[in-house]
Amino acid sequence: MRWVVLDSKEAVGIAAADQISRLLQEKPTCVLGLATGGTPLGTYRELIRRHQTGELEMSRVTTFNLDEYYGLDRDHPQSYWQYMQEHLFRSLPIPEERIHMPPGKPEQVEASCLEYEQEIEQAGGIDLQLLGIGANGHIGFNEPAESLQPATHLAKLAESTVQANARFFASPEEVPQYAITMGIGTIMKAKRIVLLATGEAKAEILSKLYTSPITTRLPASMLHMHPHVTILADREAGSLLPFVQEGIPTDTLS
Ligand SMILES: O=P(O)(O)OC[C@H]1O[C@](O)(CO)[C@@H](O)[C@@H]1O
Repeated sequence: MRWVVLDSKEAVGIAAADQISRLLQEKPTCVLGLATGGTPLGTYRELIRRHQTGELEMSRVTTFNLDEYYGLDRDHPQSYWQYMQEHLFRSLPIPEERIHMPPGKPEQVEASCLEYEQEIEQAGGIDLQLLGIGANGHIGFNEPAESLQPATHLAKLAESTVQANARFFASPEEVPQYAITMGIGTIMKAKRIVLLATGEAKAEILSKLYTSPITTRLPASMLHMHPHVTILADREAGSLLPFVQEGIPTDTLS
């Protein structure tokens, strides 16, 4: 796991966009795994800026999103489909048939989850998966539990996640209790993973992740087993990391 602590959340967005840009140069038809939530917004802004200035060509990529609330129609203002349209897709020339989101209202949940896994496989697997991290250590909606699901599945949100995501809804009662999410195995199959963490609210979980043994009680700790993970944190999220506290310079991105 490569840990990089940068000065600001803007720098995190730029560094993540750099990782994606580099991959796009190597492989213009790459498959990106995308995340929602507050954290990747800076990355998406930077990708759009690069597209608008002609620095980045994204018309040949394929995308798969990590998760979608269960029970929300696509056109619900808080669906992750809407989030992705608003913050990324409507500003980029990616053809709709190459954009994939777990269905929010599938008629048959198990069959839809299986189909999502098959679509990822048919696309050749995910080249780079962008992740955020929940304050409880979740990745996607894989919440801390006694066991974790390997593949895309219907997941119950932890109460703390419902509370954390209530900021996007009119009231906590409106936050869906379930979501369809890639499983830990789906995430671990990505060739590279870039996990972003910004703000003070993520400082504690990042320091736990740094020293944590691999445990289903901290789902992000599974990433310790992945060979190509980069953690990009801003100064606030990285503030409790032991090497930052000891003043040891962090890795720099080449
Ligand atoms: O970036 P935020 O809003 O802190 O959310 C953290 C993570 O939790 C989720 O909301 C659940 O998957 C992700 O979308 C996000 O990566």
